[in-house]
Amino acid sequence: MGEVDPAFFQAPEHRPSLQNIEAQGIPLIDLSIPSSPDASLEDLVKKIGDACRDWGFFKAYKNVRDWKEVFDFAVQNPTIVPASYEPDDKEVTEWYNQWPEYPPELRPTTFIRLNHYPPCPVPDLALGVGRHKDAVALTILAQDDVGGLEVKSKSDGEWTWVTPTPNSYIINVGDIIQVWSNDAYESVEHRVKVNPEKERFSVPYFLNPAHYTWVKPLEEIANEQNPAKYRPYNLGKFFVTRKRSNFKKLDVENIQISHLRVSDLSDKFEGALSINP
Ligand SMILES: O=C(O)CCC(=O)C(=O)O
Ligand SMILES: [Fe+2]
Repeated sequence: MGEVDPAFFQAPEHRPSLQNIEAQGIPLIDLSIPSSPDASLEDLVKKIGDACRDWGFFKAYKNVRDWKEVFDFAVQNPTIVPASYEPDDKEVTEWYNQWPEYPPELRPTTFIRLNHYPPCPVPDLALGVGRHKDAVALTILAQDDVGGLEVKSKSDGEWTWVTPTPNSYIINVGDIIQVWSNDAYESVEHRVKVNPEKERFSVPYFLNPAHYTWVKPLEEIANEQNPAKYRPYNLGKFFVTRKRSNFKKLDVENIQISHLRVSDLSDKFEGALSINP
């Protein structure tokens, strides 16, 4: 292992502690659908709802054979996304991808990433992935037994270590569910620590609706008592705007859902995303 380029060092306030504070509270939920009685299914739904509200994360356990239903890949037509961020440009481009058969609404822009974290001699200075929120609907993460994922606890703001559990996946709420639920479920910040001796592999699977979807708080959730906290945004244009990533020249951070809050809508982003459907 050679010298580490200081460009990889985190700013002092974002450097990780070498101690792992374990996230005792992150629930491990058995997702095997109870065949009967119905009440058990309600119980399962409640457990998932509570975990999404309290942590934005949970570990999903399922009998190994059953995971086939979740990761049943089928190679189909390419993913269609807008060719540019210009609101009036209707041209689209094709990304080749793989997606699950179920649920069909989430097929078009769902994608997978393969992460490899080599051993790193400065685990107190560098991170494998810096703090971020997932800009997707939902993430299902497979990981080996090395560990590295830390989640920012909603209760005390501490970075908490997610111990790998065999035969389970980590599921987390992304930005789109935060908007759909009008903030009932938050997309929570997370990051990845590196290990000085061991390499690590992880495979996040990002579920998304189609690029032409206008994302906004669901009608059955937002109402007069709970007014919509976000303006509708076009998902494809949002992604392409983020990828373009040149908001630096406007001296603002890259676009985030927080910029689409009704109270915090910046003119710069309004133009870029064509907020009104
Ligand atoms: O590798 C991990 O544990 C998480 C990776 C991650 O957060 C991401 O790729 O968005
Ligand atoms: Fe992530």
